[in-house]
Order: sequence, then C-alpha cells, then structure tokens
Amino acid sequence: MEYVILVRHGESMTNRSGILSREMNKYGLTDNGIEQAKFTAYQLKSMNFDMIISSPVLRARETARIIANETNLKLKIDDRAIESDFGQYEGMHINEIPMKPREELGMETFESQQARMIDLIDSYNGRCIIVSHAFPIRAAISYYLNMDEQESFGIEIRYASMSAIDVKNKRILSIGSLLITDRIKKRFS
Ligand SMILES: O=C(O)[C@H](O)COP(=O)(O)O
Repeated sequence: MEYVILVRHGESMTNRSGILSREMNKYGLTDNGIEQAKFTAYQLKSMNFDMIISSPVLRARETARIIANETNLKLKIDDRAIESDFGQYEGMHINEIPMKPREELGMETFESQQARMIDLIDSYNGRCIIVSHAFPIRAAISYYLNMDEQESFGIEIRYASMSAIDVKNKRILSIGSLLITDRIKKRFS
C-alpha cells in the first residue's frame, strides 16, 4: 500500500454501554455514530482511493458502508481489521475486567493486533481506507512510531477519526484526526 487512512467506526452501542465485544452482528452504530460516519465520509469523498476495507464487525461494516456509498468505492471485508479478541471477557462491561495485562487475561495481545494490521496494510496496493477499531488502529500506528503498548498508551483514536499514513515511507501524517488537512488531501488528489 502507498497510502492508507485508518478510520475508527462511529459511536456504537458497545461504546455507549461500556461493553467490550467483537460480536459480528450486534451493537450497531448509534444515531450519533451514523452522523460521525457521514461527516468523515463527506471529507473522504474529495480524495482519491482505490478501495475501502473493513473489519467484519457490524459497527465497522456500517461505517464502511456509509463511506463506500459516499465515495463510490468497492467495499471489501477483511478479518485482519477485526476488533481485539477479548477471550472470556467477550461481551462483559469494561468495569468487570481486572486491571491486568491483556496477556494475563487471555485476551489478544497488542503484538498480535499490530502484526495482523500491518500484514493487512502490506497486502494491498495503492491508496486505501481501512475501517477498524480503536485498539488495532493504535497498535498499527505504534508500529510506524516504533512504540510498544505502554509507550503509545496516550494515543486516543476517536469515533470516526482518520489516521493517515504514508506507508511507503513509513511516515505517520495524522493520528485520530476528525478533520482532514489540505496537505493530506493533496497526497490523495
Ligand atoms: O480500545 C479497545 O479496547 C477497543 O478497540 C475499542 O473498540 P471499538 O473501537 O470497537 O469501540
């Protein structure tokens, strides 16, 4: 891939209820999340992409469909963009989960999420949008910043935000932005 914009889905019922879930067909976007996705789609419409790729999880698919409709891009579902695997804590409220490292809880590790996101980015050509989830997106960004989970802990990936990466030069152009700048638009013109 030459350039990629990593988009987090819009606000969903998981976020509003504090539930951690990678359920494929539950917890869609809230009305707020739909509006957030539409605003991101509106900005991306003025740029040139080859494809949009999405996590198979409903909230990401709904966000990607909104963007695909606005940009007339072909939408492809790719499991490598999926939400973190929460293991035995799937579907639980965030407050019910012990404050321990993911490894100790039997959840998918930061390294595993980073590896599958980078494998995904490196397996496509051209300029793409990838719709995924906060943690996998942060893990991918950390790869280009050469940071580990703790060092990148402060990176916030907001709903429907856009993180632009110049993949061929391994350079981060924006992190968790809600607005696309003109100089980033120029790279996708
Ligand atoms: O940050 C996390 O643990 C999750 O990635 C949040 O998931 P979401 O981006 O699907 O809300």
